[in-house]
Amino acid sequence: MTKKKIALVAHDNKKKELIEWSKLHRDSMEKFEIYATGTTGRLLEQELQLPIHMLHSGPLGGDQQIGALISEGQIEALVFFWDPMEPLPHDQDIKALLRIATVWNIPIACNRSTADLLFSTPTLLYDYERVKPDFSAYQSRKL
Ligand SMILES: O=C(CO)COP(=O)(O)O
Repeated sequence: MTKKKIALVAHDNKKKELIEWSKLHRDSMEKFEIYATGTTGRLLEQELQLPIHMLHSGPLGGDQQIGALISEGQIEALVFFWDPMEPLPHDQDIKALLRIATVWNIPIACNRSTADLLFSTPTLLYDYERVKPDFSAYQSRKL
């Protein structure tokens, strides 16, 4: 069975929290193919001892790479512990990632309690079939 793909991302002030959370959910983690932005991915690989597809670091385009994978239908869920207390140089990319994940209707967990809910049932792993968004009205708009 091919593994579903998930993306994990955390800003610097949130990395410790993501690592702690992912260690608690390591059993679930290993059932997925994991994608992560550069620094998050390196830390996760060290701590979980699981293979991680590492993309660029966020400020160098990693958020956009994940956004592209989401728009290609490749990513099943996004766990993104973003930092609500500090502006970052790539704020536009962060917003774009959250936007594209919303557009494509994938589950997005931006804090620990939502991430816990997302991983507390086997639904995401086995029988979860998300509704594919209907873009027909957008695609047929008159210009
Ligand atoms: O900045 C990020 C997401 O916006 C995360 O990037 P890193 O995982 O490389 O720190």
